[in-house]
Amino acid sequence: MELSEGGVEIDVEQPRDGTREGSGDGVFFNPTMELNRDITVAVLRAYQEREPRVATYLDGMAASGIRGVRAANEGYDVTCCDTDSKAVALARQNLARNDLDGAVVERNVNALLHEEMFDIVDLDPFGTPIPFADAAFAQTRNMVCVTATDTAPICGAHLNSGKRKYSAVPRNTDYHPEMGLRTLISALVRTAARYDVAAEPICSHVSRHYARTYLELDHSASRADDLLESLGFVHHCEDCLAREHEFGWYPESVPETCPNCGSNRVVTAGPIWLGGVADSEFTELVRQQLSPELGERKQADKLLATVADELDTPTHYDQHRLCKQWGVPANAMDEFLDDLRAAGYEATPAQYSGTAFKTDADVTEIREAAAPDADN
Ligand SMILES: C[S@@+](CC[C@H](N)C(=O)[O-])C[C@H]1O[C@@H](n2cnc3c(N)ncnc32)[C@H](O)[C@@H]1O
Ligand SMILES: [Zn+2]
Repeated sequence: MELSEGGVEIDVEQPRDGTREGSGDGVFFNPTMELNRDITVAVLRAYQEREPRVATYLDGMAASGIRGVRAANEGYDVTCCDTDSKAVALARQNLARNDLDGAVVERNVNALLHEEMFDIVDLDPFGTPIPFADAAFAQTRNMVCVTATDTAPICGAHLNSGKRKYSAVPRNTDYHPEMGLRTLISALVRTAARYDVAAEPICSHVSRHYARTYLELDHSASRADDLLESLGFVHHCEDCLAREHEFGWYPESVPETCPNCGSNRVVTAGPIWLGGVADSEFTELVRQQLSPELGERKQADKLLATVADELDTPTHYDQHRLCKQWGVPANAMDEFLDDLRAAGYEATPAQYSGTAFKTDADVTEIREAAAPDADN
């Protein structure tokens, strides 16, 4: 079937939704990833404005070629790569359908990357991107864009798989989507550092089905060393939801009991990325690139506005979860955040859900400043 997305015409086979990726016959196409692809186009535009010399873009796992076609439509010099001969034929057809030039190769992206360098490399695999990360960081000049759809391993729900794939211990907490994103970024930053490359996240977002991050590269060993200092550990109390973090390669001060409530149900996650997941200024530039032909423009704008404003704390809280914990009915988020600010704390919504927020207050301070009355 034919469809149009972001101003290009694309032939796809039977679309599959986010829950069926990796299964079924035919070349993969997921219509619900349009938001992800619209943001990619806006990032490519914003990045080219900032770095006018970037030209080459590798769509490393092309499937129908939709990302590559859309990047070519933005003036990038595109290569689409896929191991599946049917995908390669479809990607070629889709470039031609839009009168766009571009190379299409039937290769393992790791093999291709061992032969050629690109300015921007986009990894959009089924599941974990880790098997492709080494080649990407070794062979990319400016930016690596990464999607991970293995949300259960990265957030700690499938702990052993998370440990194996990401060389970290992710923990399943009430902020699990952020845990997933920070586990992913940690592994990517460490992988890039192996090549003396600093890979700094300049924009990131998550959904129920994936985490997506854009890492700008600086080919400097000392900058890579600097970035590694943003790795560390979170100690999380499963009873009162208090959490602390510490920077470093290994945890030095693991609490045996929770300093807040005395519970012995404290878990430690790490090494995860404790730094910012986005550069606010760049994310605002990306927002400005959300033009009317992008079908998910409104949702993308809302999401990126939240990402740009979000406080750089390593974990977020969920207002409903806290109110449940305290045995009080939840009030409106705006009112809750205003109460925190009135008490002198910083507080912002967070991208992870409609009830997610970030603050520099701890759980006790949040309760004192903002817990609604029980008879609200
Ligand atoms: C999730 S789909 C890509 C979706 C596409 N980027 C989009 O936005 O619609 C993953 C694709 O990766 C391809 N693939 C799997 N292993 C690969 C490898 N080692 N090198 C290149 N492509 C690979 C699969 O054939 C499949 O077409
Ligand atoms: Zn506790």
